[in-house]
Amino acid sequence: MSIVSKEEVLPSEPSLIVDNLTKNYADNIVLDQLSLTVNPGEIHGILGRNGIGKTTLIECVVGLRPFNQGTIKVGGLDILSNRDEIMRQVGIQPQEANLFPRLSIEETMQLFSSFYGDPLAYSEIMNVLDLERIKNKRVKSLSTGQKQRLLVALSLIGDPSFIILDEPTTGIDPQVKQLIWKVLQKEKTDHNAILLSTHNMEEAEKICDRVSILHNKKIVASGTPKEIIMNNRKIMNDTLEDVFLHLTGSSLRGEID
Ligand SMILES: Nc1ncnc2c1ncn2[C@@H]1O[C@H](COP(=O)(O)OP(=O)(O)OP(=O)(O)O)[C@@H](O)[C@H]1O
Repeated sequence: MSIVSKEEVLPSEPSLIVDNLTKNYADNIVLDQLSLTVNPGEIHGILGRNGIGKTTLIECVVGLRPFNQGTIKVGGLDILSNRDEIMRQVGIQPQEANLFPRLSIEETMQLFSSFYGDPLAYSEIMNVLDLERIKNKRVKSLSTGQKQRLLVALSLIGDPSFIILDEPTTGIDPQVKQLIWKVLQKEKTDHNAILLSTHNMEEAEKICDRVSILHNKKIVASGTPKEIIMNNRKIMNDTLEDVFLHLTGSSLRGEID
């Protein structure tokens, strides 16, 4: 995050390389020979229907899930042999279940700061995400938008060069959504990379530089939102959502869960 100015060193390695990844849960193959690259200064969206494997992919990327085949490199380091070092560079949005309901926003920020050797000044992150004025509010009494802002704030505490967010704008109003987008775009201009799982097509079109659509265990389309639309549209005016429906099935019958 650019709140604290860093020496301007532009990274040359891709922030993430997933190569030929296969992941099974028992005999259920969820990801099959999947490859994906995310570069510094890029917001990369992962789109897919419920239960298709987006969270599984994220969990493999940060070493929380073993996988069956393939390699995953973060900042040039293999996740299997460098997890601790990688986790110092990665900011992952915590699950809501990992928060303590009785702690205030400020206490939660303090707690998560203590996990890092050289965290950012959390009061500045709270300011940017408009949390400072409600810093004494307990987690258990936060609205959805306040909680989402806190989860994004927590992902930034360690001054990560690679940020991973799982549906950060689900269920929030347009004002909060715009604020979170602004923060993410600022991260991007600081040459940080963002992997963003989302169901929000507007989000994918507006803030993602590239998007990968996950379906039937594979990435079925990848590129800029414009490229994906151009390469997969059926009629001239098709939007990303229309193309997503063409590629992943438009009926509930095909739903995964
Ligand atoms: N621990 C687990 N054990 C067995 N199967 C699992 C496990 N976790 C996930 N799955 C299965 O793997 C598939 C992918 O789940 P995953 O949570 O990765 O999907 P998702 O795309 O993140 O879904 P959503 O959009 O609903 O959050 C689903 O069929 C799910 O039931």
